[in-house]
Order: sequence, then structure tokens, then C-alpha cells
Amino acid sequence: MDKIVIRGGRPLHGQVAVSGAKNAALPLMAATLLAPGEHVLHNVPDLRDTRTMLKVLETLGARWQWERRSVRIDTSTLTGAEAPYDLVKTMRASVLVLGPLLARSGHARVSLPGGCAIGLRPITLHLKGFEQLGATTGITEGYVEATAGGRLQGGTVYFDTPSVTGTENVLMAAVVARGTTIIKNAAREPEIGNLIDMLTAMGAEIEGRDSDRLVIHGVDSLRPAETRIIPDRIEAGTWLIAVAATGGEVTVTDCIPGHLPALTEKLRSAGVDIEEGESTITVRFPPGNGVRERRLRSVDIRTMPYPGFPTDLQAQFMALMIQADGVSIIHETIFENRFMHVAELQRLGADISIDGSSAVVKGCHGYQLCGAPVMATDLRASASLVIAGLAASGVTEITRIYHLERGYERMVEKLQGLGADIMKVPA
Ligand SMILES: CC(=O)N[C@H]1[C@@H](OP(=O)(O)OP(=O)(O)OC[C@H]2O[C@@H](n3ccc(=O)[nH]c3=O)[C@H](O)[C@@H]2O)O[C@H](CO)[C@@H](O)[C@@H]1O
Ligand SMILES: C=C(OP(=O)(O)O)C(=O)O
Repeated sequence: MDKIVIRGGRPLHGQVAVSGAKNAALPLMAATLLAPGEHVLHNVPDLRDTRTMLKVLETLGARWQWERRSVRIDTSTLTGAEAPYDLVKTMRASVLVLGPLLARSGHARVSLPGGCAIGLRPITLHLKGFEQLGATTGITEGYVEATAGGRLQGGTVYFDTPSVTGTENVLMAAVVARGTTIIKNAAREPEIGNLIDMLTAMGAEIEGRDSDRLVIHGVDSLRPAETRIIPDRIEAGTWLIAVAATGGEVTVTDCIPGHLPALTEKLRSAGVDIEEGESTITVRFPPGNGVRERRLRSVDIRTMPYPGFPTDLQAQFMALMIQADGVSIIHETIFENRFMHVAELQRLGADISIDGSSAVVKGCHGYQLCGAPVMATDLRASASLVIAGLAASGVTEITRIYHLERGYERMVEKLQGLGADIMKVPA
């Protein structure tokens, strides 16, 4: 097993290109199950999670081939309808094969994705949605089973709370149902827009892209499609926060600035210079407008469904706020246990206390954090430790970095390209 060693305290400079989004690639890969034939996905990030999803597809009978940044997935013949525990336990997004399998094969059996380090993560809304389309669902021996007695029937699905994978799963089941389905209070994350574009290219009829009300007119059949995965807004946001934390000037390329409205607004409020181009964001700290003093202001955040502040950037933003001037309240509304990074950040000298779903961060303005050995606990917590390590003085060693490899493509190499002293070494 490898670990990451960082000698912190160096500003970051240069350009960094953002990879395709993990959270778009996974549902789009699952969507290939809907139509027999060869699909092509471009800009696919080579990650532990995308490799796991390919294994899930393979167990269902699909064949695949990587060609540089593209993956060809042939779903002409499916030989199974079960996603086993061994794969699902390593990646919750495996649950996304439920909707497409139910639509195509009339039956699906997927190991129940358990609770993970960040919270319970139920899928009751997915199952309720399938039932509204005429399926029966149940849980036996740790597996979710969904069965459609014939073709699914369009219906109205209301989500109590906007669920990202729930919206994606029900959407994929509904595109070939008989009649019209309406999803009310749907999630609006850009990754859902990417999925809608792919389904539309496959022949689906969907109205309401980017809104919380999706209207799906079921079609008799779909065809394979060629689709490009959107840039990873969470990776882009991670770079912006890293530069704000270390100081320096970096242009983040191959991104969609409009996908990060809440983060760029918060960074500006904190005193960070953000300049948006068409597909680039330049981040500068301290700001270049003659301001000499390095003074990062504390700001509060509250995680919310898109376009609110993403829960997937909460841990990284906390790593920035521990160095700010003042007190920042970080309120996590999506997951009940997404503060696992707090104990590790404290090892670097951060002053953070937790009060229910809020973290109170007292910035250490004027003092530098001090590197320490820390342990990664989940994907975004790991990214926050990297950011804190880059900003701290001395050496930070991060173990259990397999979490990071689930969602960040070539993170160490990209940071080295920006001048960071960071290495991956055997633990
Ligand atoms: C809205 C939101 O920010 N979703 C995040 C969530 O997506 P993911 O799809 O994993 O989670 P959901 O969007 O479904 O969950 C959103 C909220 O709804 C609740 N819920 C969900 C399903 C259900 O059946 N019942 C229920 O109560 C969850 O407990 C949570 O509080 O984790 C991903 C990985 O960190 C993020 O990329 C997504 O941005
Ligand atoms: C927690 C994440 O992913 P997943 O839903 O795959 O666990 C994430 O992307 O931050």
C-alpha cells in the first residue's frame, strides 16, 4: 500500500487540466446497459471507481475496451442481472445499474450499498420511484431486488429530498417505460444533465434538463450512443481551494466555470482572486491588485444540493478555513457523518470543534499549520488532508490513499506539475 509524503509551505504556480467527472462517468457507464450495442464514452477518467464500474458491467455480460481517454462498452448481450457484494461494497454507485437493468431485463439484483464513512446513504427513494413505475422491490439476504412484470409503466415520482443517484436511477428506468413519467423535486446536478444528454442521444425524450421537474416520455427502444463526460467540477474546485490555501497563481483548464457558482462566490468572499474564462478559471492568492498582505477571511458555508455549496467540497473548504482570519461555521446538511477529516486536521494544529451538523473552525491566521502523519478516511477527506499538508510547514504523511485514487486522476503528478513537493511512496 502506498502513502503520500508532502513537504508543505510552497506556493502553487502554473496550469492544471481537469479530468472527466467521476460522478458523471459512473451513471453514464451504467446507462450503456439500456440499449444493446456498442457505446463510446469520451473523456473517461481512469480511476479506481471507473475500473470497478467496468467490472460490474462485465459481470452482467458487457465487454469493454479503453482507447486512451475513451471507453467502448459493448452491451449487445447481457448474461446476468446481479451486481455482487464484493464489487458493490467498494463503490456505492454500483447501485446505478438497478434502473437500467430493470428497464432492459425486467429484473435486477444488486447488493445493498451499506453505510460508509460519511453517513447512512439510504436508497429508499430509488425503490419508491421504481414502484411508482410498476416494479416490485424488496431486500433479501443483503440484496435489493427489483422486478417489473412486463414493461414499466410511466408514473409520477416525488422525491422528499433531491437525490442525485435516485434521480439518475429512476430516469434510466423511465426512459423506456410505457407512457409519461414525471419526476418532481429532482436533483439538478450538472452530472444529471450529462446523463440526460446521453439518454437523448440514445433516442430518449426528456424535458426539463437542469430543472427540478423532469418529464420523460417513454420510447419503445433506444440505440447506442457516443457521449463526452463533462469535466469534474469537484476536481476543479479542489485545485481552486488548494491554491487559495498555499498561495500562488494557477489556471485551471478544461473545466466549466459555471458549474462552481457557490464555491467561486465563497472564495471571492474570503479574499481570493478568481477570474473565469470560457473553460478556465485562474485563481490567485494573495490577489494581484496591489494587495500585499496575505489575509484570508473566514466565511461560513452550508452544503446544499446543486446549485448550493457541494458536500463534496466541504472537507477541502474546511482545510482552507483553518488558515483564515476569524471563525468559520461549516454546516453539513447532506450527510450526518461527513466530518471524519476534523480529527486528522487537528493533528496538523487546526482548531475545530463539532456541534451537531456544524463544525466551528477558528482560523489560525498568522500561524502556519505544522505537518504530521495523518490517515485518509474517505475520498474528499483525503483531498482536504492533501490541501492542509501543502499549506503546512514541514512533512505530512498521508496513509490509506486508496480513497483518493477512487476519485482523483493522477493527483500527485498534477500537483508536482504545479510545483508542489509531493510524492507517492510505498508505506
Ligand atoms: C444532494 C447531494 O448533494 N447529493 C450528493 C450525494 O449523492 P448521492 O446520490 O450519493 O446521495 P443522494 O443525493 O441520494 O442523497 C442526498 C440526501 O438525500 C438523502 N436520501 C437519499 C436517498 C434516499 O433514498 N433517501 C434519503 O433520505 C440522503 O441521506 C442525503 O441526505 O453524494 C454524492 C457523493 O458525495 C455527491 O456527489 C452528491 O452531490
Ligand atoms: C463520496 C463520493 O462518492 P460516492 O458517492 O461514490 O461514495 C464523492 O464523490 O465524494
